[in-house]
Amino acid sequence: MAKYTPMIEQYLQVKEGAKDAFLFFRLGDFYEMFFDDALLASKELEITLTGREGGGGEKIPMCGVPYHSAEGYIQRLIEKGYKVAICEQLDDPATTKGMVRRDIVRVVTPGTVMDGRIVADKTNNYLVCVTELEEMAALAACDLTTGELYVTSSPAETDSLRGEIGIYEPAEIIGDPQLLELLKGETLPGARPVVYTPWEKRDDEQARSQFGEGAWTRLEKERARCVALLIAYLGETQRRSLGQLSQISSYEPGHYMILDPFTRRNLELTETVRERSKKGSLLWLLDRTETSMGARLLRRRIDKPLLQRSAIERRLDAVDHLYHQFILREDLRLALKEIYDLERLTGRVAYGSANGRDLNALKLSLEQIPALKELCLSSGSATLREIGNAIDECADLREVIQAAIVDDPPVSVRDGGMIRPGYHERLDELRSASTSGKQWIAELEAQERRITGIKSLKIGYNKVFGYYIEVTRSNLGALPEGRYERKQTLANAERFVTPELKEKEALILEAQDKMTDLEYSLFTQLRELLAAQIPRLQSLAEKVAEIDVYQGLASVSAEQRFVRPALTDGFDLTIEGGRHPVVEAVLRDGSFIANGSRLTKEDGRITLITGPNMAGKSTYMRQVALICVMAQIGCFVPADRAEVPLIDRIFTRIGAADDLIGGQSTFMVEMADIQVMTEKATPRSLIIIDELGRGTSTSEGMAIAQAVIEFVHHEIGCKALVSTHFHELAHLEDSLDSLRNYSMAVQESGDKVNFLRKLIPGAADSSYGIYCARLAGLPESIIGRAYGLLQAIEQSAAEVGAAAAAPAVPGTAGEKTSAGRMPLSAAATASPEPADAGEALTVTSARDREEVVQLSIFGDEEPRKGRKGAAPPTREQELAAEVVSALETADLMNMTPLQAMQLLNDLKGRIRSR
Ligand SMILES: Nc1ncnc2c1ncn2[C@@H]1O[C@H](COP(=O)(O)OP(=O)(O)OP(=O)(O)O)[C@@H](O)[C@H]1O
Repeated sequence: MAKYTPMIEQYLQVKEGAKDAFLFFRLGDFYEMFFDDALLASKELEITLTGREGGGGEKIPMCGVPYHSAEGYIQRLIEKGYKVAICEQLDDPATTKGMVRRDIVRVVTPGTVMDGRIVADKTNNYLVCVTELEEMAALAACDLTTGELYVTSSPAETDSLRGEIGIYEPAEIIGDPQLLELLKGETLPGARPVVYTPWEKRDDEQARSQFGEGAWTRLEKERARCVALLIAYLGETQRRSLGQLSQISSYEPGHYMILDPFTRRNLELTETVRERSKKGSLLWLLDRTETSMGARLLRRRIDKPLLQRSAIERRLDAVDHLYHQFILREDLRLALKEIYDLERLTGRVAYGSANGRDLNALKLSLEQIPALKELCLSSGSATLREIGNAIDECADLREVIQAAIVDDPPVSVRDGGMIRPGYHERLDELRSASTSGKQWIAELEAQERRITGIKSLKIGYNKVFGYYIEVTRSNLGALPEGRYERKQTLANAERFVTPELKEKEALILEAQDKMTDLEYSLFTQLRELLAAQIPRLQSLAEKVAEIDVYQGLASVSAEQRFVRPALTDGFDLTIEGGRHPVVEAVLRDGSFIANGSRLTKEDGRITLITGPNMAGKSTYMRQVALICVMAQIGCFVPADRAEVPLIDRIFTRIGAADDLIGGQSTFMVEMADIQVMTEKATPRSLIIIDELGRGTSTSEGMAIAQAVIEFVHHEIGCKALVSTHFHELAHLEDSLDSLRNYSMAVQESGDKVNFLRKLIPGAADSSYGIYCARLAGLPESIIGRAYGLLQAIEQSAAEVGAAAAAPAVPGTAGEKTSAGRMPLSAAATASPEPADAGEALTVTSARDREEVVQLSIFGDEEPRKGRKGAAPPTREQELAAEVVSALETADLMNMTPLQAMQLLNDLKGRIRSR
């Protein structure tokens, strides 16, 4: 066994308590790391690795960071998903004989950082704890920086747990080891890496005293267990009081619209699918908040749309009012602009890390509250009045800060200069002693100049030698003997002290020390006084955030011409002139084409949308879902008119999110999503499936698509929007009462296809896939080859179709082979060069397609076939068949050359007369 030095032994002992973290071990002005920590940290932080004799024979790897710049290094490690345990010296080395005691004062983990540089202003930083008790899974989510703590539970199953975790996008998940193992296997949405910490220790007593007996006993036992684990973890890592955690918000998952993680992603509620950025998401569009707490509340609301009509109406009332009151909105915005992040300031006050500037920010924020309250009270909106009435201005807190803290305090709380004159008598005395001491020194300087006649003589101060009299070398001769004691020699000058200067210096410095100590203690007293009022400040912060959300939603609603949705408890969803809020806003030029939606018992609750690629199907389906989400968070919606029933859950199966899932095929993901949907959807749900069944062979895909649509129709009975490339599925309208065919209109002009983005009744029959490939810039050689192949495929399908008309999928016309496919548009199959570019435009609306024969723009082909049944052979094909059969039956061996000539001439004649 290696025998280490006492210091390294101490290090090893402390490290035992922080095995999964880097141990920042304080040695003087540095935090040092040793052994494996040093090896890894030197790589991760790109700092020099050195070695140190530690008594074990070989040098111990070591690296370190200066304590005053440690925050930056800690931040980097946390962002990489590590934990950092801070080990401080507990005794003053100057006054301690032997080795100072050291211990961990805090463990910084990704879910418990308090540093404002690490956590973004407008997002929460959640630590989530998950546990399982008697078949019930519980989840507690806590943001230490704001003091929020939410807890919920539901019958244990990974899917819904994963969904609930997804809402919080935690930085760290702790809890039951088995559950964590299960979750690790699942891909959780969220841009950041998640740190998992198995954790089973609980602290019921601490939790009880943290939240009070009443709140504690009201919690269901599985939730209480979960919170007790969380509190134990926080106790172990933070090692200080957590006054900001004053309330538990316990909720039922069923009280909110359920949006699984992929639906959230697909609908791009808070970030875009591709770039994973806020820009381009619904949150980005709706966020016109002025405060960070407002921004965070808005995000929470988007994550959890309500299911209770009265609560939604309450929100809509405020938005409605502000929507129509521009001036009031502006006044509110002006007041809100001046309010700092009360939640995080309060968090820092409770945590003991707030400085003088934080308290001033709190004071300045509180100064805005009376005006904000007054605006709410006089607003005429019942909701805003209710909030106004409930606002506690916290004027007493504002006054104490005002009385205590100077207007521009320094960052440090240890060096004095924070407390206002007149706040504390003893401090004022010390200050005047110090000031008069300095005055005395100034007088002494003048007096010494007089006595010695040295004009350049000056009295200065430095930390090592204290006060001194400085005389330049050339003037030394003028200095009287005896009284001056030499202290320091410089190149050009000498420094001296006198007994009276030393005496006064002791007094001045003592006063200064006392002053800074007293200032610090007065400051901490004030901070503790405020910490005792945390619940008041938190409740105020909540109200400010809520007002901010309303003004923001009202502003964006007015600007984007949204309307108040009419919420109903019924089934029918009716939207007139609906728009996709984000696509519309991004287009900016007013070119977005509005589309209505009717998903009603009478007019059909399933809309089956066919139409070419790029026609706007996905945009349309997302727009309907977004309108429902917006209505249920209490926002106006992008439409001319909208009657929205309460939707309990939205399922989306939209291709774009496939890339999120590693290791699973697109088809398996689609099927897994559909499985969840079949199990969980209720008649009050909204289902959105984009390109159903596309991940497998055509015939199987079509068969599954039909079976799923039938299931949704017969078994679930909810509203659904389904888009498909299988135009053949349009026949379902005949057998399913509640299904209606729609398509996205396109206009063909020359060799161009114009997407009209208009939803029209009836099915489409063209895909324009190759056309879109050309738009995307694929090489012409590929495009040409694709058109050629398509033509061949369609021809052979047409021949097979003509020979046998029995459908491969019951009730689905036309498909014969698994690889085969119904003829696509002749427009797409023929040469892309138009025969007559000036030909009249044709709107390929759907229903009328059966009556109106669509004009082909690509030459003199036969008109396209209707969607039902296989195409009969073309004239060309008939002719070819005749020629082939004439050649086959001709008896060449018994023909004269003239007869053979005659036959050939005959065949040529037939071809000419075609
Ligand atoms: N109503 C609309 N008005 C204006 N532009 C629109 C409209 N709907 C969609 N678009 C634009 O058309 C493009 C294609 O839309 P979308 O992705 O919805 O088509 P799609 O039919 O789902 O295509 P695909 O089948 O290839 O996925 C989008 O980039 C969008 O900006």
